Amino acid sequence: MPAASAPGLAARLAATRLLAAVVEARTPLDGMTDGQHGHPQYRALDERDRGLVRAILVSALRHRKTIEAMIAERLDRPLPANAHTLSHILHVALAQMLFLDVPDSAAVDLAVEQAKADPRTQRFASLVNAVLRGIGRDKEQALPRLLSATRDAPDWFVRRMEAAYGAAQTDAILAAHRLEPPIDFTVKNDAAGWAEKFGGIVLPTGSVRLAGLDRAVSDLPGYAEGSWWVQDAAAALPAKLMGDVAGKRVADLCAAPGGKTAQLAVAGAKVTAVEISANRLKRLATNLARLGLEAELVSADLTTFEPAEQFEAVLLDAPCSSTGTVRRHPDVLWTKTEADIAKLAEVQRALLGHAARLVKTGGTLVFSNCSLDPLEGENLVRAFLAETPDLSLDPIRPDEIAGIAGFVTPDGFLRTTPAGLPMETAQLSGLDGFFAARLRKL
Ligand SMILES: C[S@@+](CC[C@H](N)C(=O)[O-])C[C@H]1O[C@@H](n2cnc3c(N)ncnc32)[C@H](O)[C@@H]1O
Repeated sequence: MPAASAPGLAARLAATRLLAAVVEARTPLDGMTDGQHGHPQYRALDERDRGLVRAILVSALRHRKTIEAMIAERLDRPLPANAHTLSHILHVALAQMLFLDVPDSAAVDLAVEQAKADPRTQRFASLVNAVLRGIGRDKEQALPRLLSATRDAPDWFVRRMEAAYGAAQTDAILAAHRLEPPIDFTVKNDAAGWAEKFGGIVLPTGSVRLAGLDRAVSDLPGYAEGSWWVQDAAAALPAKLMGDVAGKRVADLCAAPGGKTAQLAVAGAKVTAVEISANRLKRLATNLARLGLEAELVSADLTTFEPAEQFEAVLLDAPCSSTGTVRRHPDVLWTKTEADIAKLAEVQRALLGHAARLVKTGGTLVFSNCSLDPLEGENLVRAFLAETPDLSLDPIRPDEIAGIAGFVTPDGFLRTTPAGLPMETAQLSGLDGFFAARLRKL
């Protein structure tokens, strides 16, 4: 590993190391870029360089296929199959040259220095220089051409999206994945007032939206007072499908970090929040404390959770492939595989069975997740209902979600994709991909 002597080199080395961890070892980015528990090479950087590393990685992953195509055009023959580090160095440099406000000369010089200092890439240093300088010369015309010719996602994902949504909708989803997503807030009350204070808008679904943030969320007004919490507009929909929960005993299963627990508590429910991860439950407790909200917190695996009494309403927001959150987490498509989708669908099917046992007769069960894949959504619930005679589908109506008919499938499922919710500008548009179904216990 080369010593990080030149200014800016440590950040590029960390970015290259983390990119390798994502695409080779399928390690999620969030954990590695955690300020306290993240990757040591990341934690060794100052705040400015950490921000640069995150920006490089987000751009590199969001446009991975475009960058690959850009490199391929410049080479007479492909890079050696085992030249992983060389490939990562090029991707890190091109993320800066094509998508960030970094001068080409700085990105190229640091990439060459990196290549020279690493025994695995030393002999390719002049290739790095030639490829990057060549791209720098004609990127103005090459980038738009390659962006429109390339689908920035692994082939398996494109294939599954086309099967589920058709080619045009898949293109719209992939286009949305390339954009920096807005930031959404769920507010306890006075959405219009908070939108005005933040310089944002109120979405038809009630969330407050900001196109971007120039400071930490914790520096915004209302944070310390617990007036709002960050929650994607789509993630705020499932709790709204629980009906009038005021005064009711409600279970929020798989609850951390607690966005939905908070919504249910604000709506007046007596919430029991169940979460398997002790650390994540701690985070949920901290979040609720800031918001001045209360819930019974249960540290348990849902599959062994045996409450003394059943609940009038149950929300199961199950762990899933998270393919609906690619705008915010572009690593998802490179850390998950097609086999993971099937595995996670099985886990969710089992959790749904356990959740169903916790619902009183006549009670409501809402199942949701942030996957775009029907295997984890529509198909799973249809199969579950076919083999569970004491539950029936309670179709969701557009009037429950701001009259947005496009969010409801013909079967009465909630289905959002990042291509939905067009607003006045692209920056203010879109939402996470979410699925929800509402079932009734007979
Ligand atoms: C998609 S996240 C939930 C997000 C949360 N509902 C919210 O709105 O903030 C899924 C959560 O399920 C938890 N989980 C996974 N398997 C579980 C199980 N068997 N029992 C309880 N919780 C589980 C995970 O630790 C994770 O926190």
